[in-house]
Amino acid sequence: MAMGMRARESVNMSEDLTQAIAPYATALHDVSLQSHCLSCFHRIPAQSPHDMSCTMCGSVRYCCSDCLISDCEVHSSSGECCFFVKHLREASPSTLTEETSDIRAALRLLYSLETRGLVSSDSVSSSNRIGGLSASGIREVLEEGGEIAEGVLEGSLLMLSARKSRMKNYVDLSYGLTIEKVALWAVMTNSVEVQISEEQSLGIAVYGPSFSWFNHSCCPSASYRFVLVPQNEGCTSNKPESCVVPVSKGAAPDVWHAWQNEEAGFAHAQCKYGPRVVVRCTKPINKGDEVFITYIDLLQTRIVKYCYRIGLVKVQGLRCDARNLKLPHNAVTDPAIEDLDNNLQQAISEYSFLDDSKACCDVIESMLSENLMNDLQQEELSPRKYILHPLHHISVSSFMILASAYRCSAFKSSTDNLHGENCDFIFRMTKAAAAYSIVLAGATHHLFLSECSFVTLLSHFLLSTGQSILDFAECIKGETRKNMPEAIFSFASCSTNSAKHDSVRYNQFRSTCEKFGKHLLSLSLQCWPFLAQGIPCLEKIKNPIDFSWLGPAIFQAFQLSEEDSFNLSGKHAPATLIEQQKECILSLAVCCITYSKYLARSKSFLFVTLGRLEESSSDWAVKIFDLNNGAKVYSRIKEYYLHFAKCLLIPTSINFFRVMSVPNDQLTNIGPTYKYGKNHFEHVDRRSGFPVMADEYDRSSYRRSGADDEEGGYNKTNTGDYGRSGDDYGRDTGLFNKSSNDDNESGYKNTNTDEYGSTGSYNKSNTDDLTGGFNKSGTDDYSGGGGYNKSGADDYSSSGGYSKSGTDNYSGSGGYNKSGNNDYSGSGGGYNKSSAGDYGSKYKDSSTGDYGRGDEYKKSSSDDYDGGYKKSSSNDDGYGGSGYSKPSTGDYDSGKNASNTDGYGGSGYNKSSTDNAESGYNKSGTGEYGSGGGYNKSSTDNYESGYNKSGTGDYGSGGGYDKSDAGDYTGGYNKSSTDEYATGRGKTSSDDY
Ligand SMILES: C[S@@+](CC[C@H](N)C(=O)[O-])C[C@H]1O[C@@H](n2cnc3c(N)ncnc32)[C@H](O)[C@@H]1O
Repeated sequence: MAMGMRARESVNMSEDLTQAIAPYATALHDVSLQSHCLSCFHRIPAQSPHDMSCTMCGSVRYCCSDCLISDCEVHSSSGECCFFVKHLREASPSTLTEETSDIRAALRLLYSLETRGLVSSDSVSSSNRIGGLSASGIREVLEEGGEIAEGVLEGSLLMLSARKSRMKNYVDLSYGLTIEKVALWAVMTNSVEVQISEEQSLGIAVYGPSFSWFNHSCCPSASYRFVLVPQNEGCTSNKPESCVVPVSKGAAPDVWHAWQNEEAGFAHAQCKYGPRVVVRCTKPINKGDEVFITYIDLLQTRIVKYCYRIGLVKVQGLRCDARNLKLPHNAVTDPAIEDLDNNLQQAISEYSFLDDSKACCDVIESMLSENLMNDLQQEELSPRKYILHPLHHISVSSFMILASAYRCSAFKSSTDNLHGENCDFIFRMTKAAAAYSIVLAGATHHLFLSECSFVTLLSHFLLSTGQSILDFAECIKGETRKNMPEAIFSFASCSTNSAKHDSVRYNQFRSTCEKFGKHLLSLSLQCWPFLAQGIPCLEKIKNPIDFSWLGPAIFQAFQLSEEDSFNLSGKHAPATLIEQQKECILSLAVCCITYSKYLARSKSFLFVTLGRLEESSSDWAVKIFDLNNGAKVYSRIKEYYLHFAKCLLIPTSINFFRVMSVPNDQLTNIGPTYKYGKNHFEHVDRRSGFPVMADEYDRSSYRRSGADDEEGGYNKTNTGDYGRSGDDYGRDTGLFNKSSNDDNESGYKNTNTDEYGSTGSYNKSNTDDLTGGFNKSGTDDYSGGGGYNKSGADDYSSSGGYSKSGTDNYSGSGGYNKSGNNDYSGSGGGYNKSSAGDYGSKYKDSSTGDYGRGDEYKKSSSDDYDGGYKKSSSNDDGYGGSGYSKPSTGDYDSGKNASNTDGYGGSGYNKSSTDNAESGYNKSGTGEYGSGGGYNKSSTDNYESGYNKSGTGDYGSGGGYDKSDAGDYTGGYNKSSTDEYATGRGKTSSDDY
């Protein structure tokens, strides 16, 4: 029984089909574990004051306490935490290099399904399903053996070991197959890579049936995107209810149970912050039609690898409703093609590792010259001679690499000098880069006309083509750049907000794309012969936009005029570039960029899957240099732009360009560097469309610009310097600034040699320094690896945050501890209190026993905590009112109850009659809070971990807003013994903040 999804009603193109669906389980890739939050997948800012890590395994990080709290149970109970500890300790060095995200996601998936009662041995043995998710094919894969089977066996053993050490009463529910193998296989066949915007894939996620039941097609009718919560809560999906329903033939009751469970929103409740997925249709779909997504990158050369991953090849064979893209049969199936593919991969890896772009170009060009067919009809007569169709994915990949490599060579040389031979070399490199870019864009356009799922790639390649042609246009002008005026064109961007919710009319979209195609065609006809001249494999391409010259078997894209047909015949290929053609080249560049903009805009309606060309709020700018008369060229560009934009949906903003003179020494080459990475789309430069070099700053964030560049982010104006002036990081008002005299007005400041500012965060007193994170070295320091640590007698030595070891301390893992009577020294992040009972501007203590500054965390009079964490009467232990209250004689009323005098019975923050409560906020013996989890207190008045209490009369919960009778607030808002708040927003002198 196979599940799928079909449309409940007819839907137009570009409508959301589902709501934002929460995951069953997620796992960051190993490389992202230290840079991203395990719970919400957001990047953790450098030196974030809220950053926390798991103190047990030390392998995962969270961006804030909310994320930590919401995730810590599944991290620990699923066995993931043990997995890190055991795996790192016991694994052989070879297994340590293997990616572990599948295993971790499987541990979490099992835990999530078990806690919801969705793991049934019947389902596993009869239908190869777990929690409604397909695990079909696992038996066949294991029987057959090989790499995948080994991966499943090894991974499941690691899972088993981690789960057994976590669960005392481990029960294996399955018959024959261990449940771990099934879960791991379900992850391998149902998980998706989580890719947000232009970043690399951050990790994987497994969703419930409402997403996992979509089947694959190479001509999909829907696409999906991810949204992170909570920041993006506002832009998840505009869909009030799902437009799709499951299609199946005789699904078993437990499979429906899984579906209903998800419909009831349990995944949302369990995974509060994990990445959501939204499915959107990319073509009009009729009521009842099955809806398909694609599991693969449609241009990916090694599709088979991916098909293994999704189980398609092994299990059922690729069932695809794909329309034939009209590729000739022999081009797809000939075994010699595999050799060509291997040659190509070899050239790519040499380029990646040896950085030898010339050698890479030579290998690929000679392969293309030998194998590329230039007339399909003729080749059909002698099929062994030329086997490579120009639209075959090997050809398209070759064009992509060549465009990138030539552009890279030109860029490298242009940084040397621009005279004589070198100038000629740059000219040839730039010309080749432009020519390969055009044929790449043309081939992708051709594929796109047949299958609109190529829209993202097309938009991407058009933009890089436009940029390459502009580079070439610049080259054609020749000469050096001395005293050249510089122009910056700013192409107006559309409003991203409106793009989110509108839908695009299919016919209008198609006809606009065809119009653009015709513009591209007629422009390229005039300059293609010149561009391809001298490059043998390109000379075989008679027209780079319309491939109908290959013969009638090829999809006829355009109706050609007689004149165009004549041009296509190549009978009048001009050897030199005349003035008119130069104009044409410029116009072609603008047409590519404008078309790309249009598609990018439409794409945000249509496809948000990979989001490589996501619209940014800032306009896309082009700089160009012209020796003679910049303004003239710019007005031509403006004219072209308006011409292309006229019949389209692109805004024609009036202020979209400016011309200015820039001192010669401040001219920078804005051509991006790029390089073909190991993975096609790793580190893609969104302007060039090509992967960026390791040392390059992706322009989307770490931008590098000229003197007048104010694009925001982490700018770098000249050598060694990030920002506008000598010692300045970034723009004048943003974060991470450093002014010329070592002082940064806000954010991460350094007021004098040893000090990090006086008013902002993360300050450091002048006698000690902070070596990493929020550390302080020396006897009083915070030497540990993680944040906020302090070593030595009074210190906070453990790796986690805010810890303190020693007699009076809170040595355990958790945070917000207190070292001595009046000391709240640990938490660099602030909330400190001085000896005079004053908490500065925030969280202050207005009178001796009082907390607060009017509204938060306060304590209004003798023993009373007004809002929030209150204590209602003078001598009880409670906190009246709402929150953690205790109304009278030793009793904690609702929620945080005490069942009798001393007890914290029932649920929540309870105490049982025997002073002991097994779980939650326990108390195990006299004065002590148990051994279980949470907020315990040891027999000597000490709370080993977490929210502890050190002395009589105080309020141990470090996390809370406590007060001891000695004027001490043990948790969170601590105060050190020397009346000093050593770090953070604290106070360094004796009585104020
Ligand atoms: C994510 S699930 C899709 C839902 C699945 N059909 C089910 O019954 O639960 C992926 C599995 O569906 C099957 N599948 C999806 N698309 C397919 C296709 N085009 N041809 C054959 N099998 C496909 C494969 O067994 C694959 O491992």
